[in-house]
Amino acid sequence: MAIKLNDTYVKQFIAEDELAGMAPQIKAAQEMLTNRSGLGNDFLGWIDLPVNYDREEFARIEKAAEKIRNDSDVLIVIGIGGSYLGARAAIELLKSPFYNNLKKDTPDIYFVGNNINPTYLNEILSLCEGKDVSVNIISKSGTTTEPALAFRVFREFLINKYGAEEAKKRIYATTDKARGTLKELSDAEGYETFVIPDDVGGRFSVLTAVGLLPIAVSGACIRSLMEGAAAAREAYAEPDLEKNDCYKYVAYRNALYRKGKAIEILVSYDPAFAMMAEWFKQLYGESEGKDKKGLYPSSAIFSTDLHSMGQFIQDGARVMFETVVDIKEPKKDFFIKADPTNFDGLNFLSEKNMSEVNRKAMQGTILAHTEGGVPNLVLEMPKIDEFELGYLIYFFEKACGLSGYVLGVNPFNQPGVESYKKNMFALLNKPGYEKEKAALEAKLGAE
Ligand SMILES: O=P(O)(O)OC[C@H]1O[C@H](O)[C@H](O)[C@@H](O)[C@@H]1O
Repeated sequence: MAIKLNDTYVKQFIAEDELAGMAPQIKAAQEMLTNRSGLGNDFLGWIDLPVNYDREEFARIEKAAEKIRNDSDVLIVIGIGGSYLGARAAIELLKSPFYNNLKKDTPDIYFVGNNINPTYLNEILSLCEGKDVSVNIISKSGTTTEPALAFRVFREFLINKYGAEEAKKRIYATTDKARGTLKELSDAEGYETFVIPDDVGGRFSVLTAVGLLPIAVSGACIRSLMEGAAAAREAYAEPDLEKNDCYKYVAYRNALYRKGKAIEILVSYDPAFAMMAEWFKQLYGESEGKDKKGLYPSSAIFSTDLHSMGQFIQDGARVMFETVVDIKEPKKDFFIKADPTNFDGLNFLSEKNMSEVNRKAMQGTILAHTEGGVPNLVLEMPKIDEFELGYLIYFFEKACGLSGYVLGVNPFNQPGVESYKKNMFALLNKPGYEKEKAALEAKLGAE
């Protein structure tokens, strides 16, 4: 069993011949990926990663994870964007959003360096007091400000606690194999390092050491994760659009986009999926949102958000479609007992598993939203485990690469991200940015 696309609720919006009409474009996009002839073709390492990864490094990741599990109460994972989202998403989905609060024999895992908020940093520092701590600093470029700043703080924390020599043994650096400040520092200090391959961009890097080390520390099986991705890689090599759910997803979302559905809402009925949606949003947002084009990726957790955004989705501007990730089997079900007095009038829900109630909520919502003019694609995921997650990750990555080519953009760059950085550096007097500073300050006026 694996991920399946159910297109029942999109058919009233996209006719069969419209879908078939997309086939040549998908085929062309697929050829661009296979022949490595499209834009950004030096960033296609993710395609074969599930079968073509460094086995020696993989074994070192497992060993490092074991050491961290044995000598640490807390693992601090420092990174932002693609160097953050995948690991956190996988741990929350596979383990729990409450992972840190659960009784367990694996370390607590905190993610820092994904913002510049001082309160957040202070709180996590205080959670480390009196604990044995290891640090995994992750940055492909090795120069991103947010993680670099957090690393400065946690490196000092480790040195103060353990002394310079022991601190070095508790720092694991995941970065470029040759370039960047982090690589230079790691070599000088002798940190254990892991490599983000040159041809794998940040947002496609969850199945490299970037995601694998923190995920392995949480106790999840990274071998099954890779096996799931490898199975998806094989399944989605199928050239026939009709038989390839990944191609179908690309075809539908692009057909919908061309009909004015410029927003895709990734929906789940499991709150543990919330960070997966954040991972999805970076993957698609940075890949497609450029040249003044692209679907805007957003997300919702239902039924929670049916009580907030539900109104808009049902009845507001008709600019969106939904991709519902339907997880067929919850990790733990809950049986609702009957109450002899039926004091709350809820006995109509009793003698049922809660998953059944959640499923009816999903079915009811899909019908209501499609009735309201919102196309729904349903991605059926049999259950939550490492294999299925690896499969899902590959599904979204492949669909993303193809979709970018169908849209006519380079899915593997992110030039737009630099603008805020330039302004921030100029305003902070970073050497080299002197010229821009005065003009920016004039625009801001007196603060
Ligand atoms: O891994 P790093 O080089 O630190 O990059 C972290 C993130 O920040 C950048 O600004 C990019 O927009 C992201 O694609 C990237 O994932």
